[in-house]
Amino acid sequence: RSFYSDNSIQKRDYQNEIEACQIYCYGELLHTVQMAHLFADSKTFVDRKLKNTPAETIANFQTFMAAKNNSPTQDEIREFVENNFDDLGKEFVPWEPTDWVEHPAFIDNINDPDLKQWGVDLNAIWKDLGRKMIDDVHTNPHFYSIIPVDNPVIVPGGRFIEFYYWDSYWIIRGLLYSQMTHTARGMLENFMSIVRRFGFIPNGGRIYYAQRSQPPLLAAMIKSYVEFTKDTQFAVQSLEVLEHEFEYWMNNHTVQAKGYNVCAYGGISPGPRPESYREDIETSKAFVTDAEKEEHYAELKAAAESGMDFSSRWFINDKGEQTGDLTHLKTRSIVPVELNAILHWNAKIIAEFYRLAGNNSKAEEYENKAAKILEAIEAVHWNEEAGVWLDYDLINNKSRNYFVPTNLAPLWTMSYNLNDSEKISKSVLKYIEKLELDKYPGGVPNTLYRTGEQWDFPNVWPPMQYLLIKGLENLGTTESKELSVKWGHRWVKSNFQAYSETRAMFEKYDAERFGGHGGGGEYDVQKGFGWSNGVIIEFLDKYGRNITLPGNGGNDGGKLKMWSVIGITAFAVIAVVVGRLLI
Ligand SMILES: OC[C@H]1O[C@H](O[C@H]2O[C@H](CO)[C@@H](O)[C@H](O)[C@H]2O)[C@H](O)[C@@H](O)[C@@H]1O
Repeated sequence: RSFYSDNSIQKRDYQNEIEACQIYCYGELLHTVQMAHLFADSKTFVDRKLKNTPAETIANFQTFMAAKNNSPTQDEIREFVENNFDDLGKEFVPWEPTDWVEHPAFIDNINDPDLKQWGVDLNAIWKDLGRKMIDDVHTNPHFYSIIPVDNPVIVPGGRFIEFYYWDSYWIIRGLLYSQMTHTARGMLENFMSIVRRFGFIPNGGRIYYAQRSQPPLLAAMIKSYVEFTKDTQFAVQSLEVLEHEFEYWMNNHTVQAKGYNVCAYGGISPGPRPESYREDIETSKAFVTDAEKEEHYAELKAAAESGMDFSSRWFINDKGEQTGDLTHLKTRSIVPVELNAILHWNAKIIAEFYRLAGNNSKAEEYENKAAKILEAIEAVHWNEEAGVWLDYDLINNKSRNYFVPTNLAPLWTMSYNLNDSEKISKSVLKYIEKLELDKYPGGVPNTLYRTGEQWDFPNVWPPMQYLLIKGLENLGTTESKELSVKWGHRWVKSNFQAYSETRAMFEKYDAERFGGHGGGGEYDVQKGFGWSNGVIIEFLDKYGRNITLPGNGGNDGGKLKMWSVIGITAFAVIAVVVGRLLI
């Protein structure tokens, strides 16, 4: 796989950004500092600014190592870092979005007073999550790991102080519902400039993320923006970049399954993830040869590219099953449903934008590409027996019949024959019933396996709840829409419960506890949180008129029913006992 696809877009020189890579992406200095375990979170080191140029820093490091006979102590390494690196966050200035409004229209769609106040609070959090880069980042990018972009961004929050690619889809939708179209447009323009520079969009806004991407949702972000603003000219202007990104995925991620061309996640850089360097070295100890270790790093990075880092979804053990641990990661050999569904969506959006541009032959070209991907999705992913789409295992040449919300991704992207809606609805609802996916008070879990990894049971992730809820709504049958609304209301209420107890929005939640937040994985659960807020703001706009919290006169569904059953049963038992005593 080559780093770039070879179509025509003119990439700007980004040598300065690459220069910083010798500090932040690979090499002895990175190895020595990260293996010294100076910080509780490995990401801390690679986010710190340099005090000198990369070349001077490397020279200082060589002198330092020679003076310490190549075996410095942890304290000495700490001193080296303090002498050569600045504190975290030096790349930003405080910034309040200029288009922020106190009372966006979605608030008027909320009836319940507590939910209304929550909507106001969530809208205010955008101000905490905004980041604007200082001018020095643009003049001296080689002093920073941050990727320079012209416009301010909204970040996820917590340890994530830079943009993340797929998070931005839900963030941008939240911004649009909050009437912050200017901020949303700025983020889109940043992404477009990044595609021009790098050829694709990195996982996140740091140079150490620049050799892998995340689920390609730029086209869907631009479509959302155009739907809100009616700015069809922007759609047309974005075509060159969208086409380029689409071709990048097709040229660099295509594999063959059942004789069809489909896409799979896969990074292309050697070595451990810089931001989790020590963690990756640790898991690689299960492997003997350097070649095996490299394969393991590539699997870890491919999983990070999927956005689901980490999950049993990507495990294939010797029996061809999903039980195991990180040493069983085989991400690159699993064809993921949502990636192909999203690429189908991309092709449809590009075709639609070409029609807007009046370029019918290009529109047809992309309609044909979309039709080809759809054909592959039906052949490779649809599984008649399971009644749903499934990931495909390229090692054992078989479908992977394990639950992941992405098994329903084609409903979200409308990647199925729309004439089959009734049939698909029956089949998918039967699948949901069989797996009892509706039984969890805190939302639908990401998998049904408890591994301690953050994208496994019992964690529930906002983007995945969105995918399910929106997908069932799109399917459009009475039953699918009913379940969609039920899950939508539950998600709002459960997030609100967590918020009212902690005053925080979390990056992930807990399927087993109504109002509980998630955990596990390699870092602590983060608060903020971009995609969580975006999803809830959209759902408050959609469902706000129909939800009343129990304390304000509404019922709380399951709980209320449970207490009525307990009450009636207790009353009947007492009546029988009293009756017997009287006799
Ligand atoms: O540092 C560990 C990993 O952190 C990121 O992944 C998680 O947070 C992202 C931001 O919210 C989210 O997009 C991703 O789905 C999460 O798993 C980062 O994206 C990874 O590359 C990184 O290794």
